[in-house]
Amino acid sequence: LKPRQYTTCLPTPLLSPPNPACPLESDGRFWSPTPWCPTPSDGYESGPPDCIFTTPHIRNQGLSVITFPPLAAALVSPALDDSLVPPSFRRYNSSAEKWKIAPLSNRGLGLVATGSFKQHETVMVGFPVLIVRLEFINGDRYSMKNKRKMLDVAVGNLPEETRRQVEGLARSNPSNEKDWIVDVLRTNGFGIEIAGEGHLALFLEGSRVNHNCRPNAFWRWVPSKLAMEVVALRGIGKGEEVAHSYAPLGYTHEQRKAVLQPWGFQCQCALCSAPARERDVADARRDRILEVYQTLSKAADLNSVERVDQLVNEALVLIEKEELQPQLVEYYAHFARAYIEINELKKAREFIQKADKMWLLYGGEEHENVDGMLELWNLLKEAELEAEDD
Ligand SMILES: C[S@@+](CC[C@H](N)C(=O)[O-])C[C@H]1O[C@@H](n2cnc3c(N)ncnc32)[C@H](O)[C@@H]1O
Repeated sequence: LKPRQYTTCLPTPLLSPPNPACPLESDGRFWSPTPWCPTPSDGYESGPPDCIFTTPHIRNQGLSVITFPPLAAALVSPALDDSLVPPSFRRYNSSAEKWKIAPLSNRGLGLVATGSFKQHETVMVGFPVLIVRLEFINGDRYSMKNKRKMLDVAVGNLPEETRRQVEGLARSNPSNEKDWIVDVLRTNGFGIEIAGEGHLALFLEGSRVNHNCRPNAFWRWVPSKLAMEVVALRGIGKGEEVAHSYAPLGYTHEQRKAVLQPWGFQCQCALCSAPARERDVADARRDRILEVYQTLSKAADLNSVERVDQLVNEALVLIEKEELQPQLVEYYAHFARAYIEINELKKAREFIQKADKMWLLYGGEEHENVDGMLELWNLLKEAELEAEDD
């Protein structure tokens, strides 16, 4: 690997609008040691190199990032400014935390509530210690050997205690398994976006949260704080395990098995361990929810307010029974579109308002679907104007 000290400004094609600041001149003092930018194997012309950036003290644990320089520059402020992070996002009082990481039967360590949580209460806030551009891992700009070397440097730059904890996430002894860190990232990394580019983020405690096909929690990414929140989906009692779903919600047993396969474990959650008859009931409901969704996509063909009402109510009941509430984000918007199609604009408006609320709850204040919601409001506005003209 040829190190390349990266000191000149790059074009910033990945940021929109382009970041006017020269990436390393503006944040060179922030990263330590000096960022290291090995030349990709297929030559520098094909775009900026991925560089290793480390800030060893941030959030008391340090952070290493492997990404393009403009994207690292985009992280520096405000996300990585500790003084701009509100108290609720600082781990300033660990005795206030109502959780612990504890061993569980069949699934290693996991997150356990040591107090009770109300529905939608934040259970845990976590900050990443390693962020790696997804295409750096999955693409072939760098050979496997060079990827390994760069990841080793990124982890090696972290403070000793953090490094030890990252190594503790490995399934086998890191000294015997050369690709351990790639495996840790693939099995524990959370997908996040930085300026629209996919990255994998590794959290020390967040990585211990197990999967459940009928989860009692979900996770929410807060880009401006560079934080992950684990939020209670329903009330959670003291002593209960807190788990979220690694798979998209609403899948049937077989679909979940296929999606979970890359994680390399057999799901032991209550739903997967339930008698086949019980699982079949859940599968049938999940299939039916999807069927209703598809039928509502052609609401104009139904041409009946009663029929649309019936289908909407049926889906709502099934979603509740299957505890798939986060799916309402999408379903409320879908119901609104169906009502617009059949000119039931009052009902459409109610569902758009509900979808807006759901996005804030499940996607957070900084959710990415602002444009999607705006489009829906505009669709309604057009329909309302047309209705006035008639
Ligand atoms: C992201 S880690 C979660 C923390 C892990 N239990 C530990 O001890 O570090 C994912 C791993 O946890 C285990 N796991 C998570 N959810 C599980 C489940 N529902 N059933 C069985 N194993 C599970 C699997 O070994 C999986 O590869």
